Amino acid sequence: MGRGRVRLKTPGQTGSLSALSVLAGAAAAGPDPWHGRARLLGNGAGCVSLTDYCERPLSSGAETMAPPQGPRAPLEFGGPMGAAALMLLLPATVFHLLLAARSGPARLLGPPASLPGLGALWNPRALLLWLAWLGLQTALYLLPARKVAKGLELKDKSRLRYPINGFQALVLTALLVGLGMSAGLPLGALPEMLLPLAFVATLTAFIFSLFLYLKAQVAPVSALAPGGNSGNPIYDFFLGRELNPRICSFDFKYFCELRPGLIGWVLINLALLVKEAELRGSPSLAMWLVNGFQLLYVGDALWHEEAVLTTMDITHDGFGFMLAFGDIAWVPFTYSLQAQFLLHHPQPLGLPMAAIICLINAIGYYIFRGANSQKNTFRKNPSDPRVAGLETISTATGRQLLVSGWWGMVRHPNYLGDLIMALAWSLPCGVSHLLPYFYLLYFTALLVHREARDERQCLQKYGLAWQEYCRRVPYRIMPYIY
Ligand SMILES: NC(=O)C1=CN([C@@H]2O[C@H](COP(=O)(O)OP(=O)(O)OC[C@H]3O[C@@H](n4cnc5c(N)ncnc54)[C@H](OP(=O)(O)O)[C@@H]3O)[C@@H](O)[C@H]2O)C=CC1
Ligand SMILES: CC(C)=CCC[C@@H](C)[C@H]1CC=C2C3=C(CC[C@@]21C)[C@@]1(C)CC[C@H](O)C(C)(C)[C@@H]1CC3
Repeated sequence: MGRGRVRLKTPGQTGSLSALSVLAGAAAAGPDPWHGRARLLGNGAGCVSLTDYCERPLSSGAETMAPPQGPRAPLEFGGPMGAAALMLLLPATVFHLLLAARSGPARLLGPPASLPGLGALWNPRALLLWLAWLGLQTALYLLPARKVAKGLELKDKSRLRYPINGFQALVLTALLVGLGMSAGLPLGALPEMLLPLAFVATLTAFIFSLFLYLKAQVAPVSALAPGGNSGNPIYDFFLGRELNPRICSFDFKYFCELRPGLIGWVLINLALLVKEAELRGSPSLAMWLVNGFQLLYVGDALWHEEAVLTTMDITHDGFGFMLAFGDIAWVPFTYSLQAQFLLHHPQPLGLPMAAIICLINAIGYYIFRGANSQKNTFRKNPSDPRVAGLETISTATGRQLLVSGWWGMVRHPNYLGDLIMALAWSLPCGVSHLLPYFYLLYFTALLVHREARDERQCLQKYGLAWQEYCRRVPYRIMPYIY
């Protein structure tokens, strides 16, 4: 393996930096960061730095097939203890939020007014409804797709194929629900079933994760994820061992990431709106706003479904309890918290304030969509006229990093837009309670943590070029603040 050179294109000059062996490894490895390992430390620009250039010889054919995570690889989320704690804490949080939203004081912190018995959690009708929902979304996933997209190249050089029919699934679900309602389907009864539904969703997540863990025992080594293969069963169960678990062409992770949870979230929101109309004659303005904003977010995700194929969830993380529970239980039951809160705690909202909140959501969406689309367009075709004029940094992998446009403002402009939208989703709930701001608080923590994980991966992928990017764009998410 020879030495690699990283070319750094800066405005008005084109220079090149000598890179050490880890970068040569990165160049040879292409988009797969796991062929070269480096020790990462913080530096003044808020960016991790490369101080130990190579801990082991780089990329050989045999290594590609070796287990991706050695016993000395650093564990995330506090290791097995952290994973075990999260597996208790996350479901407990879902139930706490569901109970708090319907309680009088609606306290985010502190114990709920009353604890539910098993009778309130277990309901066979909820189980049937949940299975019917999963069955419907599976059937819609299997319908012919307008397009079949290819994912990124895997370790064995293959590329998986994914149906692009998520938006079609959303529209067909809406049609079916509309038809059902006109035939007398009591959608307004759904809010009463949220607790038992969350219970069966959580049970499903545990059972499903066990299936995924066992399935990974017989998966080829090349199918395993970079993390989640520490040898500790608790940690690996939590993080997920297999990168893209499939049965035939049915991709479990891709399906769960965008279908039952995300579409379920807007269905729960709609049911809360219908229930509010039943109780108070018409839905409140605040409820309309929350429903509208979140429908836009989910519709956008499904419309740009192909973009999810390049997120770290699909390309890097294994599929285990964290994502399975996150996708099918956490998202629908906690992301609908604002609408749940509004049903039980109606909030007055005047038109001027509503207009300001709409503006905040529009600004957030503009940044979120602009940044995501700019990167996706650039990654698909850097010569596309919409991005061809942007400044870039070349990297040893042959890929380039954008250093102007949205990605020259902060290193994660899409997170900034997402956070601004999160604020707009909570504001219709007023400022009397902290509970509806849970999403904003949790999401800030999630994105700060995610950003740190992504930076580590980018440094491993791009080495000195990433350091140069951090120097040129010093702020991570919020200009001049963070
Ligand atoms: N609502 C929710 O619960 C959640 C929403 N999200 C949203 O999902 C979206 C995707 O997020 P996520 O997958 O975390 O990460 P990003 O979409 O931000 O992707 C990060 C990747 O982008 C590439 N990249 C980084 N900087 C540059 C640059 N300057 N030029 C070109 N490419 C660059 C790198 O990959 P490479 O170079 O390999 O292309 C990097 O690994 C975000 O909008 C986020 O807000 C995320 C988590 C939860
Ligand atoms: C606390 C806990 C259980 C964490 C698990 C995290 C998951 C809830 C999130 C990880 C990444 C996600 C993404 C979306 C939803 C939340 C999870 C699954 C997403 C589908 C939301 C819509 C966006 O437009 C998106 C497609 C970019 C996004 C992808 C990441």
